Amino acid sequence: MTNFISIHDVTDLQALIKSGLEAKENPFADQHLGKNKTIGLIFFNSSLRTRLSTQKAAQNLGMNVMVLNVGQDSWGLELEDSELGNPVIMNGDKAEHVKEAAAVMGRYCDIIAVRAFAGLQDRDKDYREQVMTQFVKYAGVPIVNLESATRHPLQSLADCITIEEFKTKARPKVVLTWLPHFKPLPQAVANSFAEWMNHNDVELVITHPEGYDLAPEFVGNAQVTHNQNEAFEGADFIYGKNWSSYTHYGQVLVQDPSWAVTMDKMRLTDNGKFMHCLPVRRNVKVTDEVLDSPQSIVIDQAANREWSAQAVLKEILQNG
Ligand SMILES: NCCC[C@H](NC(=O)CCC(=O)O)C(=O)O
Ligand SMILES: NC(=O)OP(=O)(O)O
Repeated sequence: MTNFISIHDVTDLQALIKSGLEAKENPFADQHLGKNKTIGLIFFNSSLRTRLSTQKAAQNLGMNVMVLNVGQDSWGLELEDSELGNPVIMNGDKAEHVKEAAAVMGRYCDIIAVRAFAGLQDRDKDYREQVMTQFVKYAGVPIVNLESATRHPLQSLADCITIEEFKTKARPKVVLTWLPHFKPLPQAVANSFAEWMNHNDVELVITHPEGYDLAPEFVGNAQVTHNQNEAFEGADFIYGKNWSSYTHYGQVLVQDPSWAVTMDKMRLTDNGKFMHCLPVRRNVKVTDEVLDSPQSIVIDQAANREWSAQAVLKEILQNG
């Protein structure tokens, strides 16, 4: 593995899950791998779990860690390249071009990890993954995705690790359900979860109101239904997430509170576990009763972010 942008950078998913579980058992076994190496964690957006778990994972591997919040600690970055006959004229609020910024950071760092959410204004622009693409192009060192416009692969790997730990059947039924929210959120977590589950040995069902279909390349072979109760029947894992519309791009089409996860709905499952990447808004997306019940595994899931990051950084470091 050189870059970690999506599942397409993973050669053996089961081996990567196993590596995460091994890191959890023995966190400091590979301290030598990162000795005298530096990772830069670059954030265009807020974070709690991703920032802390990736820093911890890098330190477990012996690495030095630097964190930069773009636009707050540093200059605002221009991301558009000049084209022949159409130069980018930087006379706005962005003082530095990614071409210099990424190249300079690449001189200080052995690995660069980047978070840059979807703007949700222009679908083509978001789905072109401009920020990740520009960092890969200009940094000259391996790039790790800390949640981009369309994907959150470190989250999805932690989700795979969590399902591996909690599953009671060889091929569990996993339901990705849309949850209500008043604000438009990216499709990245849902896209990525669906993409990884399509590569995992599970039965994947996606349920959402009309108008919330994810892009077909992420849905893959999943069964899709607008009937949430039917989807929940016999489920082993309920993975909740809100996303804004992909087809009516970035819009909140409905906020129907009846899509929130309640204990009544969890009773339709086969003693299913509730998962969410966090942060989660209590009693908007899911009730207190569910989150505070033994069926909720959101804290174990978040804890596994450390081991997913460690498995990925280890593989990149081993690659030299
Ligand atoms: N990294 C985990 C999720 C990050 C982001 N959630 C948020 O922005 C929630 C914000 C709020 O609830 O106001 C998302 O959906 O992609
Ligand atoms: N799940 C997740 O990525 O959390 P943060 O946004 O807090 O990093």
